[in-house]
Amino acid sequence: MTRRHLPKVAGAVVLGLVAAAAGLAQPALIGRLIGAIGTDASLVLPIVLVVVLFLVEAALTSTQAYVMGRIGERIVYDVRSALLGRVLSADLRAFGAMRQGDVFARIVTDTSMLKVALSQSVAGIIVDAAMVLGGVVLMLLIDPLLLAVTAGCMTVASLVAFVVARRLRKAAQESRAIMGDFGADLQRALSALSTVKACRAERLEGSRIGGLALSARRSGVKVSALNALLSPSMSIGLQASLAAVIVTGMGRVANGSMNPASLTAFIMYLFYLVTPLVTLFMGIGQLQQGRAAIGRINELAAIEQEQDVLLPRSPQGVVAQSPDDVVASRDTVVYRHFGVDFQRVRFSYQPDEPTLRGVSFSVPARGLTAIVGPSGAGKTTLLQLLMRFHPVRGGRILLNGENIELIPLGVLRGLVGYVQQESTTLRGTIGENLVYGEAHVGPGEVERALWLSGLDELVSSLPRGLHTELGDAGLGLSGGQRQRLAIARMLVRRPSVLLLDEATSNLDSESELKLRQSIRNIAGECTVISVAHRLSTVVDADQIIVLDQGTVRDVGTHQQLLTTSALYQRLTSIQFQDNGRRALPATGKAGE
Ligand SMILES: Nc1ncnc2c1ncn2[C@@H]1O[C@H](COP(=O)(O)OP(=O)(O)OP(=O)(O)O)[C@@H](O)[C@H]1O
Repeated sequence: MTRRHLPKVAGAVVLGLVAAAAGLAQPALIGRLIGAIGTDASLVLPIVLVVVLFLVEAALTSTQAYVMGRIGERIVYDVRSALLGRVLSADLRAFGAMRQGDVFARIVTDTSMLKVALSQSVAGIIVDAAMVLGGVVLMLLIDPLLLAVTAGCMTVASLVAFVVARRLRKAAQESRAIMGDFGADLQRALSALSTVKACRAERLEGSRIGGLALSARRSGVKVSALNALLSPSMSIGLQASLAAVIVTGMGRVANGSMNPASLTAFIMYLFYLVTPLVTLFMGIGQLQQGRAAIGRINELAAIEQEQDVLLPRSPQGVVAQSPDDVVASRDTVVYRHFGVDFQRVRFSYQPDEPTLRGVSFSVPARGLTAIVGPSGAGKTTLLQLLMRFHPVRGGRILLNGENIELIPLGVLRGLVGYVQQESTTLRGTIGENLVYGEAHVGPGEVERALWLSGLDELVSSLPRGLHTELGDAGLGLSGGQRQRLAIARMLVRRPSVLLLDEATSNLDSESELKLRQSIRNIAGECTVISVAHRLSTVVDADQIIVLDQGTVRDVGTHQQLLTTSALYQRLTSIQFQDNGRRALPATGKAGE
């Protein structure tokens, strides 16, 4: 990414080099000025030249710093945009394996370190190194012996600085990793703050995250200490050089082998080298810290990506060519009647633990299909495979006769709406939540979705209506209202197939009844597949799939299954007991 900005970086380096040259010319000129004092030569021109060189150096140095700052911000922006893109299109399983707080730290703080490393140190190191080199050459021309004395002292100091720089890089790596841990644990606790409070775990979290904050402080102090050692190790070398140069130089002036003007110029160069040498090593320190951040950024950038079309496409039978087709021909795509077929679908999260063992069933276009079964049977997994959150390990899933692995992801997810078990609402207004991700939604569409999901009364009773602000995780709405909002959000998109995962679990009996009626209405227009624990919500389904340990045990209507499926009978009788005297309706349509 830096390579893209190489011409500008090169320009900034050239500015820095010209500034360095202007700086390096000053001691030589001052040396001449001293030589000219007491002679007849005019001092005006050398003085004006020194002043001009000084001003040129100052102007170019600050211009270079500004240009590099700009480039640094640009590179950080590019890196952040790229990382964001990689994370947003990451494979869900690979993303799930990462700690979210750590991902956050990498995108926010590690990229900031990158800027310091790139903008302040890379160009700085080149310019400082050029200045040091130029200074050394000029010192060599003045007096090789004094240079040898200087070099002796500086070599010792450089070796010390080199060792310190290596340690600094290691310490910086540790510090970045601890900051990642700190971010991850902080995010974990904050995202579950009510659970933390309910479990009275404030102290536990406080001491755990506080412990990490302490480690971050300690490692930060270590980095600062090593950073602080870098410059003095060079300064001490310079001081020692200065002392040695003055002693040797005075001796040489005394015995006439060197003139005072040359000694003055040499000493000025030595002084002049202090700043570039110190900043050179500071720059190396920053670069080392930046390298630690770059390592973490590269790790995140390498996160596995979701693959769009998994199989080579066949020319016939393609549902839609691109997401744009869906938008452009919305009216024809809307509620196209799509059936779904699971054909010997196999899937496992862990290599030797199959979650689905050859699941086959067909969902007719339109109508309500319910999936029931004991906890852990694989119901949610089935829905997630249809959304292609994970690729199937065997068999295939057809949407309208088309293998979903042939359908571009954007198109597939435009056609299939998914309301998750943990319905997520986002910070923002109710209206923003409803049209989230959908650019072309009319007010009529929103009203219809609100009505179908039974949210219309609530929204019209709110003083700010659709403009009511919600907090993070839908704070401000009840669990049931959040579920209905999640359903409405999917209805706004007019999916061809609607997947509901425990969508009514948080509703009271009255709301549930209302939503059941709504779901029946929706099922009259599109295909609805609903995973349900509460069997009362599926008794009126057109077909019920009974899933157990990753296989389909039975298929039928509620009435049929009551007589043919032992597992379904068991599930219903357990719920009957659970519900006390509230018996399951033996038959019935919602609202009966
Ligand atoms: N991300 C995951 N990584 C590893 N195993 C998983 C993952 N998600 C689910 N599982 C496992 O896969 C199996 C099926 O899970 P799934 O959520 O599909 O079941 P379910 O029938 O929907 O259960 P429930 O009714 O309790 O929601 C379970 O044994 C579960 O532990």
